[in-house]
Amino acid sequence: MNVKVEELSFSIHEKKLIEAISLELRDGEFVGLIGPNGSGKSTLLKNMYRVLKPEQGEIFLNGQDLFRLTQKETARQIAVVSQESNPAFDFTVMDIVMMGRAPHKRMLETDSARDYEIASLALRRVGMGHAAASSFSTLSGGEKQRVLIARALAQEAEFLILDEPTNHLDIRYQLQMMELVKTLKLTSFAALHDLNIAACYCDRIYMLEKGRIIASGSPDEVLRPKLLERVYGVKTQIFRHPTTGKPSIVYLPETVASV
Ligand SMILES: Nc1ncnc2c1ncn2[C@@H]1O[C@H](COP(=O)(O)OP(=O)(O)OP(=O)(O)O)[C@@H](O)[C@H]1O
Repeated sequence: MNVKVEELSFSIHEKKLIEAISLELRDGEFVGLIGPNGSGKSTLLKNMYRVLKPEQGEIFLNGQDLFRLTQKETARQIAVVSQESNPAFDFTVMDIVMMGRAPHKRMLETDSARDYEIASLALRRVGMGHAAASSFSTLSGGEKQRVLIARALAQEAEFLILDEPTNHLDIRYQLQMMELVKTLKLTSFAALHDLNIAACYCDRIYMLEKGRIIASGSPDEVLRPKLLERVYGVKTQIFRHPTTGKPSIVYLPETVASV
């Protein structure tokens, strides 16, 4: 799916949290959204998946105006995986994944054998097929995130939004999560804090500062020491990693940087 955002702005109490954001995600691309705490990443994503209503701007999914779709139609096109969430009730893993089928159903329509088939397949795709009957709340953080990806797959949306999906995950699960999303070949837009992970997995990156996009392009183009110092206030050295061929960022402690 091709996604186009044009001049999107959102304010709360007269404070502009994002301002005139324009960006484009091409079919099947994995695009990263980076920026310091409070720069507006979640706000931008929430405007894109319609939890917040922009005061200005347009969004097109394959040329179709997002704001003309019903919420249910939107949920058939956009799936969201945010930071680890804990539902209040003790759902099974299968219950959680079946929630992804809701946008495809009419009111009071019961779950069909096909819904279960789609949900089971989604669980197997994320390597959690064995856990269908387990209680979601007993899973590890990484397993939960996999199940939430399976829910997104069961939703059969072509556009996946990830809001800091690897927070709280250890490095193995962070990498697994990124690998998994890459293999799905959906159009994906992910807010990420770890710049080395962004460098490794993203086809392109948008960088936010104070609610505005201040850089965009390939990881090579965006991840530059001068820009990182200006935006994050941290000195870095950036090398091309001999094995991955990607930029590899080393953060310099104050004591070293000032020498
Ligand atoms: N409901 C709200 N009311 C007032 N201010 C808000 C609200 N939601 C967000 N903000 C402010 O908007 C700014 C952007 O927040 P946002 O959560 O989008 O940033 P972020 O880049 O996702 O940050 P982080 O990396 O810390 O998750 C912050 O200054 C935040 O305090």
